[in-house]
Amino acid sequence: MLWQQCLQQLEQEVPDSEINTWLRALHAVEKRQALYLLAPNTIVLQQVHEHYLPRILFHARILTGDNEFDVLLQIGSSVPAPPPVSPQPLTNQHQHPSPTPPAQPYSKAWNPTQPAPVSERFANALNPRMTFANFVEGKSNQLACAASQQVGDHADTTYNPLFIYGGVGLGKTHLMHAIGNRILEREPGARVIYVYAERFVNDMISAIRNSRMEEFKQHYRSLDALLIDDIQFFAGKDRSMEEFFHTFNALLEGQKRIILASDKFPRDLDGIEDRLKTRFNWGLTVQIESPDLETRVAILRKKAEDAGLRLPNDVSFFIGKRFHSNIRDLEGALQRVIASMRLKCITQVTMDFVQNALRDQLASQDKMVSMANIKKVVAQYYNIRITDMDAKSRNRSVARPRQIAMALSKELTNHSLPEIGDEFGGRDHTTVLHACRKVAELRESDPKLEEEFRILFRTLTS
Ligand SMILES: Nc1ncnc2c1ncn2[C@@H]1O[C@H](COP(=O)(O)OP(=O)(O)OP(=O)(O)O)[C@@H](O)[C@H]1O
Repeated sequence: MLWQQCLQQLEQEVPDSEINTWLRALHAVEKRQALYLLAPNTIVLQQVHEHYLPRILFHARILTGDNEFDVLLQIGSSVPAPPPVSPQPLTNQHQHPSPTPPAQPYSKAWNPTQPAPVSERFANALNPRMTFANFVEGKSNQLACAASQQVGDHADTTYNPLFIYGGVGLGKTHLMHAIGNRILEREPGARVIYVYAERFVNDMISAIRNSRMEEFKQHYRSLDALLIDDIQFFAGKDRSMEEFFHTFNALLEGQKRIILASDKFPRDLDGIEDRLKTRFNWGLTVQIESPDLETRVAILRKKAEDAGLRLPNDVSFFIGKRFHSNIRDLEGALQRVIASMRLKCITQVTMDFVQNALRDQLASQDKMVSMANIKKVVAQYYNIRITDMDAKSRNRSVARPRQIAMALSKELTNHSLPEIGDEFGGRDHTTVLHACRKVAELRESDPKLEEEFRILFRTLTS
């Protein structure tokens, strides 16, 4: 568990007596991109806040590889479901610790008799760091990015709702925040809410329980823009879907903007009412796909630059190649490299250093994407024998899958062209190069092959 791993790291930095007195007194709950640390009383809370929180946050981010990861410190013995207000993130306080933490945020988060303003109660905050300016465009997200900019830049509701879907860690949330931030830039007074579907459901349950349903309805139905993430979470929650349906209609009728994100195409969302799925498709539905190597490298370079680091070409291609399944993992790898550089006071990054810093992650990746596995998966998919991958036959039914397997090996492993050639029946490196070029060309011109390639890519990387 994350907290246990954090403690193990802290044990190397903090005396045992302090660990036992202050840190082991905390109860930890990991929930969505955050670690909740629950202190039994204000003394423990203040001690942890003043002396250990920055280190905890540092380790939590390194361990999760997520530099957005938050550590939330509160008094209590369990995370309330739902909390009456958003717990106070301590990220900023970590950067600027005050000598005595204000008591207010902690008691406020746990005291339902002191309701916060409505906007605080029913919302997740927009993240000002997720903007269009730091969203790197590539083939895989071009349409989603263009549509999001259009929605953020214009008050008209041509694309309403905008529905963004795609796999884990590919940038859906980033685009939603970017839209919200852009709307607020243009219309500073606009009422824009970003919320996880789960939060919407929990807040609604809480509103029902506290006889605040009218306030809840009024709040959502009077927004200028509503952004709901992880819409798949509504599945099977009939009462919430009903309420959302009415909110949705009210906003649409009022020409207010609705932006939704999900892991699936609307039609494929199980457990969601048909009338909602139909409405999701009324505006524009855009997909974010897994980024190709060039986009991964561009994202990596941008993130490194933002962190004040210049990555040599071989290093950025190396990391981009090895962390291919999603951008969160890619970011995590970069964070780890940066953290190792800081720890070792290194300013120039080299391949050796990166390989060493990412040793554990690379080892687990190697198990997943080996050339042997690529050959096996591709052969199974096209219903040919694995030995056909090495054979001399030029028959199209085996030659094409072989070329695809070679192209995937080039894309997903760090083997050189001659090494790939060797693995595929001792072929010359020029044959591999030709295969990669041919597959790239076909992916552009033949949608069926493009789809097959993507399915194989996903199978091998998820
Ligand atoms: N094109 C991009 N350019 C820069 N950063 C990106 C890009 N795409 C994603 N990221 C970053 O990758 C991380 C994961 O992205 P995000 O949280 O938006 O993914 P998601 O699709 O919403 O995933 P999930 O379904 O798990 O919520 C974030 O830190 C985000 O800023």
